[in-house]
Amino acid sequence: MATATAKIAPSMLSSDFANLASEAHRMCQCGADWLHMDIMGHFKVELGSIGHFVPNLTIGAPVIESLRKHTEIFMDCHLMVTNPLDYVEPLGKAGASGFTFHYEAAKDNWQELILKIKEKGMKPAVAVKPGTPVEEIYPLVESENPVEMVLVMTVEPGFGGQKFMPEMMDKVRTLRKKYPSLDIEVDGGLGISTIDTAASAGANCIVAGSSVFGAPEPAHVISSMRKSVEEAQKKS
Ligand SMILES: O=C(CO)[C@@H](O)[C@H](O)COP(=O)(O)O
Ligand SMILES: [Fe+2]
Repeated sequence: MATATAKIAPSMLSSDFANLASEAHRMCQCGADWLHMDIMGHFKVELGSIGHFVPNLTIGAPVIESLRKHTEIFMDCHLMVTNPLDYVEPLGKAGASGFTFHYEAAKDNWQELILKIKEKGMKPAVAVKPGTPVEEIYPLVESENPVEMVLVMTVEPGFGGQKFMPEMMDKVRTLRKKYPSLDIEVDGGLGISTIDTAASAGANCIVAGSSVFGAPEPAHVISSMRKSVEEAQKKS
C-alpha cells in the first residue's frame, strides 16, 4: 500500500497578515508543500444563544480568494466554525484546495458535507479536538464517500503558539495502524522539538505556525520536519 507522503504546511495564522501574498511566496520558496489557512469564528444564532466555535476571529473566503490570485499552492483550510456547510460554496469558489471541518461541528451532517466538498473539487478532511475520542471519526474514513485526511489537534483550537500535547499521539498511532495510507495531519505546537514524537507516531501532514515564522531560517525548520517524517516512515 502507498505511503502517505510528507506534507509540511506552515500555518499562515503566524504570518504577517498585512503582507499575506509575500509571506505565502516566502513559504513556497522555503519549501512548504501546503499553506495552512485557519478560518475561525462563525456566529450561529440558535434559540437565542450566540456562540463561537473558538474564541477568535481570523480570515474567510474573501482572503482566500485574494491570496489565490498570487499563488497556485495547495491551500489547506481548517474550518473552526459552528456551521461548516455554509462555507463550502464560498471557499470552493475562492480557490481553497482542502476543506477540513471539525467533527464536533458536523456530527449530524458530515455525509452531506463531504459530498458537497468533493462536488466543489476540494479535498475533504475531518478534524478532532483534544477531547474527542478518535474512534468517533472511523465512520467518516470508512464511508462510501470518505474523508481523505484526519487532522488530530495537538492543542485546543483557537490560537497559535500553544504547547504541543504529546498525549494526542495515541490517536495518531491508532489511526496509522488502522489506516496505513491515510493522510494524518497534526496541528498545534509542532516544531523542531516535537516533530519526532509526531512523526514516529505516524503523522505525515505537519502544520507549524510559530516555529516556522518565528525561526531565523524557516527553510531549515521545514526541511528538518520533512526529514523527520521521512525517516520515521523508513523505520516503520
Ligand atoms: O489551528 C490552529 C490553532 O487553532 C493552528 O493551525 C495554529 O495556527 C498552529 O500554530 P502553532 O501552534 O504551530 O504556532
Ligand atoms: Fe489549524
